Amino acid sequence: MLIQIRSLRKNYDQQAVIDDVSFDIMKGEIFGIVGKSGVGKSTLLRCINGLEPITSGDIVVDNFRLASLDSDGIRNLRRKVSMIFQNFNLLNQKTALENVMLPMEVWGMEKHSSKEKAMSLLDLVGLKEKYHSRPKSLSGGEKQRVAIARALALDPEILLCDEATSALDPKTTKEILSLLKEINKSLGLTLVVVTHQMEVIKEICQRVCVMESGKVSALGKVEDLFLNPEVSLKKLLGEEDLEILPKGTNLRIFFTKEFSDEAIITNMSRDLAINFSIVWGKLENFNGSVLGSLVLHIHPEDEHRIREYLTQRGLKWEVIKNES
Ligand SMILES: Nc1ncnc2c1ncn2[C@@H]1O[C@H](COP(=O)(O)OP(=O)(O)OP(=O)(O)O)[C@@H](O)[C@H]1O
Repeated sequence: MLIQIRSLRKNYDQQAVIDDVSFDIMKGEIFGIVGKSGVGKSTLLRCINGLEPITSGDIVVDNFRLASLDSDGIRNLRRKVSMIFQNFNLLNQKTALENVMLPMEVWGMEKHSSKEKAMSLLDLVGLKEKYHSRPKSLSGGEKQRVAIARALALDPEILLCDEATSALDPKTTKEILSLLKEINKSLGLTLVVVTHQMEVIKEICQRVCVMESGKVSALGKVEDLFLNPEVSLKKLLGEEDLEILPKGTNLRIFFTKEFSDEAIITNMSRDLAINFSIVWGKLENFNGSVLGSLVLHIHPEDEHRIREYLTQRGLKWEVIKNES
């Protein structure tokens, strides 16, 4: 594994902002950290790249134990761990090319080769025509592309993305996410994506950790968390079941990849000779695969048979009783 976080605690003014957080991030994966504003996501990212000293616990990044690094060690770590931000953090008086060259200049790289490299990175992010444009003449998506090119300048192993698409419209968000996916694939870069947008998690992440008040409230594969939504994830998804579901017995069926295009519902109705109404359903795209959930309002006396039928066929389900 590339990043190990163990019992991490970070205090501001004696107050824990990160409280006993532990998880691992594997090399080459796209790992999401999701949670509402103020739960400590950005602080966690800044701890990972050594910008924030930690209060207790341990972070190991590619065999660098952060707590024991001297200033040279931190400098070397920063080379491996790059970052992009919501507000792009570009220098306005410099051109796109100059912005991308900056980290290489800081590291004392020769000007000609850093220029060549900056041009090839701008080509990689689709800005061949914009070498000499300044940030004010670029769109939000283009600015983030420059920031991504700059973040790649020192050949990092890890790219931390702090709300990188939060200032962009939905179409541009998709474009930037697909660029990040491409980079992850072609360069083998590990991405840690902090966001409050579930869409971002669903679109590109393989695993996700859900944060609430400085703690990890759920952790796992994105699809598994969606198929077995924990209470914390439900809150983020904005699902308030009881408010929208009819009184009585409701049953939610989760469709995995294997089942998403099978006629389960019509077959069940026929096989069990029962009636029910479909109350609510949705299909979602997870990193290219379609998953869905469907809520049926059923007669209480059919509950047992339906549960058996679905379980025998390997489907996941949950019963939601609305007695309000
Ligand atoms: N330098 C600091 N000094 C004191 N408190 C801080 C500092 N930085 C962050 N905090 C506090 O720590 C908590 C977590 O902040 P953080 O920015 O990590 O949350 P977040 O989940 O990233 O939220 P957002 O998405 O709004 O940035 C907040 O209550 C914030 O006010």
